Amino acid sequence: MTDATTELQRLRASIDNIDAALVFMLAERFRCTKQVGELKAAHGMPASDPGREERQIARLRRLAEEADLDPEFAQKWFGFVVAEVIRHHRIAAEDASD
Ligand SMILES: O=C(O)C(=O)C[C@]1(C(=O)O)C=C[C@@H](O)C=C1
Repeated sequence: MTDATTELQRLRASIDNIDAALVFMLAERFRCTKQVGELKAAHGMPASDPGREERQIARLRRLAEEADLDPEFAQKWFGFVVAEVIRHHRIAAEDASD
């Protein structure tokens, strides 16, 4: 095996671990937002909270800059996840009103 192939394998082993950690962290986040959705549905609270999103985006952009991660990417990632959370919250609200 060439040095490059060995190095690629080593890096991919780290990528595999990081991807697994991301999946577990996302699963935990959705477990938590499921409870938020149920709480909001039970109390007639709106699915989305634009003020909270705005504050979280500002915070995440700051953290991304500190971590040398593109803040635009951090914001896109957050927007993508929150859109799915809101979709789940709306379904929870519909189910609660049935
Ligand atoms: O904090 C809330 O109120 C949530 O519903 C969670 C969450 C999020 O996933 O971060 C999702 C939707 C809201 O617009 C804001 C934040």
